[in-house]
Amino acid sequence: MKQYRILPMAVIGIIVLAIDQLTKYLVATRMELGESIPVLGEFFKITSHRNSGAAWGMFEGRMLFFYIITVLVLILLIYFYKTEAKNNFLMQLGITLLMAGAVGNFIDRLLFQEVVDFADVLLIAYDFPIFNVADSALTIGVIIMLIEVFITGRGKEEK
Ligand SMILES: CCC[C@@H]1OC(=O)[C@@H](C)C[C@H](C)CCCCC(=O)CCC[C@@H](CC)/C=C\C=C(/COC)CC[C@@H](O)[C@@H](O)C[C@H](O)CNC1=O
Repeated sequence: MKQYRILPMAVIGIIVLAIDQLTKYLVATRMELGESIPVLGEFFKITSHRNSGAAWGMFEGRMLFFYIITVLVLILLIYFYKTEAKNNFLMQLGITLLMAGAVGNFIDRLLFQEVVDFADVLLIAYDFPIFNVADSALTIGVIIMLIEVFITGRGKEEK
């Protein structure tokens, strides 16, 4: 248990997934497509948006490709968790966030063949693509894994 912290990580993953699905559900049922609600003036708005592709709309509509990639990513993450994340909290957290994010967008793709996006952030000048909680979990998971490998652990086990 201590070595793999399965229960705490499962709780974190399920909470992230629940928040992702709840926010998408509320945006999809309570807002018109394209409708925008300013939260922090121009800097952060909730804009109801759909994306049938990956980041920046890449591979638009390629659902079979997304199903295959997502299943492969999930299998890889489970394998990596078992082999590399033993006694490594940061890596366990990173993998958990990546899995929660991947599953969150996978559910949308299976049910609707597109992903609900709503976080509309005006990053400096460039208008960043609209994203969702699952994307945030994926991106934070990627960042944590990079920190773990290149800064703290180099993949080593905790002392
Ligand atoms: C975040 C991964 C994208 C996510 O991948 C997923 O689902 C995974 C599980 C399955 C993909 C088929 C595999 C990744 C493809 C590679 C890729 O995409 C390069 C990623 C760069 C990324 C660093 C990690 C930067 C940032 C992105 C964005 C900002 O995120 C905060 C923009 C998000 C908006 O374009 C939004 O419309 C996207 C929409 O929600 C669907 N989301 C996906 O496809």
